[in-house]
Amino acid sequence: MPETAAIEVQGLGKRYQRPRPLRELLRGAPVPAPVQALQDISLRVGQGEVLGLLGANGAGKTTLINILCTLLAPSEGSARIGGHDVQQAPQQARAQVGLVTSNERSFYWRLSGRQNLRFFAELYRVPPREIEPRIDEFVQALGLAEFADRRFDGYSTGIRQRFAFARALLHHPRILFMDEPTKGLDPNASAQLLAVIRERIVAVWRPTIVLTSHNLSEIERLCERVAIVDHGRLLRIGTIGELARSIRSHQAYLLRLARVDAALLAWLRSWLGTERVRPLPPDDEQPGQALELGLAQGGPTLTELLSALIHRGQQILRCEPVDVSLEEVFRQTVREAAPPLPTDAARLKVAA
Ligand SMILES: Nc1ncnc2c1ncn2[C@@H]1O[C@H](COP(=O)(O)OP(=O)(O)OP(=O)(O)O)[C@@H](O)[C@H]1O
Repeated sequence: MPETAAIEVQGLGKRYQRPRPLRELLRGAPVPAPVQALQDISLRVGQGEVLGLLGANGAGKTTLINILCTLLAPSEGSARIGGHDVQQAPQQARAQVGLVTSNERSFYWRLSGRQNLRFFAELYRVPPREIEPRIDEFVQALGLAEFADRRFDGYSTGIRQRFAFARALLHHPRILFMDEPTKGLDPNASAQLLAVIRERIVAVWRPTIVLTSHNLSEIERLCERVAIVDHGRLLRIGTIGELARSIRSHQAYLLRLARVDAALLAWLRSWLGTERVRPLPPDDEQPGQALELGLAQGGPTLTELLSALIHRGQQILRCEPVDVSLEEVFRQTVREAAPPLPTDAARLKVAA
């Protein structure tokens, strides 16, 4: 029998009604069109998988997470969390999830971290006998022991965020949603929090994780698959390698050669295709000249290319693959999905 997916989303959509100021309501102004925050989203996240959700501001990431955490109702479609439908069985679905957001404000600032965790554990109906052992478990795991009995308002933002993780884990959820968990942290605190997540949460409990972040290197370091969302639509989902292959059909290599002249460039271009041969700007600190060369499937292999170059008397100083960055994948995916800009002719037609 196939394993139940941790998250299964089918044709999910969400429209927000724009708020109408009373003044406009009284004037009888026309009802503004609703905001289509999500449109026909379908995806599946396996148990224990770490998925990164990438999208520009307003793309719909928080809306999707809030629906999956049962905090918002979808306008259409369905979502199941650990097999429980978020609308038909919200309590069972909610019991499976923990949520960590940025700018956490719901802790009690005059209480200590430990007292806060005790309060939320009761709220989440953690069995009374298990409350103290679980608090100790997460305080230890997240490196919070020395802070737990101090007042919350004295903590740094990084420590507050670790308490937010401890709170999200108290009821032992199998699925953890992290909506920009490092937003507002300095680079050191971000790196420390990320290390804690990776070494003490992901490696130990193996929960399913959905992470949103505008910091692409965080997504690259933590996530197995990435979903790119834009204007409420899911544009692509896959491993970074799969997404890279979907935007670039060739493998690029950086080659540094002792001597590059016009004849060599012309020969390479006739062999590999003009657009796959790119001389890089000279670097005074490096000998020779660097080229970026793209090898397409079905074309010459790297071994063939190198032996042909050696055969032509070239001295190869360096050769390494150039991987597509997640940033490049993201930008290109969103660019390809954008509606074409109106041409001048179309603009003139509209104006007329
Ligand atoms: N309560 C609301 N009422 C009306 N529109 C909303 C509401 N919440 C979000 N929106 C709109 O829905 C769209 C998606 O917003 P959402 O917050 O989900 O995006 P996001 O990808 O999380 O953005 P960010 O990266 O800035 O957090 C945006 O156009 C936003 O303005």
